[in-house]
Amino acid sequence: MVDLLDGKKAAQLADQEFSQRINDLKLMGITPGLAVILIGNDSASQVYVRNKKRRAQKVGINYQLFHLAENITQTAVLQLINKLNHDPEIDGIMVQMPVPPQIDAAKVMNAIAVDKDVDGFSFDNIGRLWSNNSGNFPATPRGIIRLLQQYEISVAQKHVVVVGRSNIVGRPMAGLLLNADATVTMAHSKTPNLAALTKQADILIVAIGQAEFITADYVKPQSVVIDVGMNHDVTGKLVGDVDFSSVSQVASMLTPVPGGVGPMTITGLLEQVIILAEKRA
Ligand SMILES: Nc1nc(=O)c2c([nH]1)NC[C@@H]1CN(c3ccc(C(=O)N[C@@H](CCC(=O)O)C(=O)O)cc3)C=[N+]21
Repeated sequence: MVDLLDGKKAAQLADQEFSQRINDLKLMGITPGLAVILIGNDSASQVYVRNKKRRAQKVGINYQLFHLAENITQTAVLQLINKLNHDPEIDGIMVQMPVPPQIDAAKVMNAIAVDKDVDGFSFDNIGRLWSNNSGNFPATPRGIIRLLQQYEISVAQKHVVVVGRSNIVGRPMAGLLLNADATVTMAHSKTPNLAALTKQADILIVAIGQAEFITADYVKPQSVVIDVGMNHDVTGKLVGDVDFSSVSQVASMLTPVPGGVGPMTITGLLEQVIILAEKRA
């Protein structure tokens, strides 16, 4: 029988720790501040942003949402970021992805002050990650590392295969794993004979963006499988990149979707905001 890596439960545990840390900060007159910039009306983004707000407020973070119109100019976005960069109440700033086509995502990311770039998407923070220096690192990979820690699954000495090379998941995931002494293989949609490679993984992390793509024949028996996917199947149901029913016959541990990596992504974000506020103390 497969054991679930329960992200919802792990996130609740983390929230208890965060509430305590924020209480300690408040005794010193510090309230962690998070500014979320949401541009337009992407329906998935609205769900994620709503979940972030609920969790942030639950642990005592000052959460500020800036919901901008779909047709906002880049200049206006840069002006808002500049204002938030200088706001002493704000520890972290993030721009929810994806952004509309008139907005240059890289430009916007790099306009956020490096120390307030809570998503770690700026070139500075990417460089810090890949040179194993301290910095701000992306929420989803942070959350996955924390989920593994909470289940006492060590990545050191393990062969971890990451499927997917996005800037927000695959690449930073590989960097954090390397820094934690894992042996990392990166694969993606154009990797030939993908199953032969993924079958060698002690830990398989899948962020490829294709519904139920990873079936049992991609998975090494008794391995740990982390599903980062968020797709809607033909009936509209939320499914991951991993075929849960077949892979649960082979793997020893597996994350569900929903209730796996999603809640831990928010955990990764909240943790990074709190770390930044603790630097003010
Ligand atoms: N700048 C930026 N930073 C991000 O961290 C970022 C982003 N842009 N754009 C999109 C992705 C995706 N993401 C999720 C957050 C919460 C859930 C989440 O709460 N999931 C729940 C419920 C999902 C549902 O019901 O649809 C679950 O898996 O159980 C999922 C995905 C953050 N991202």
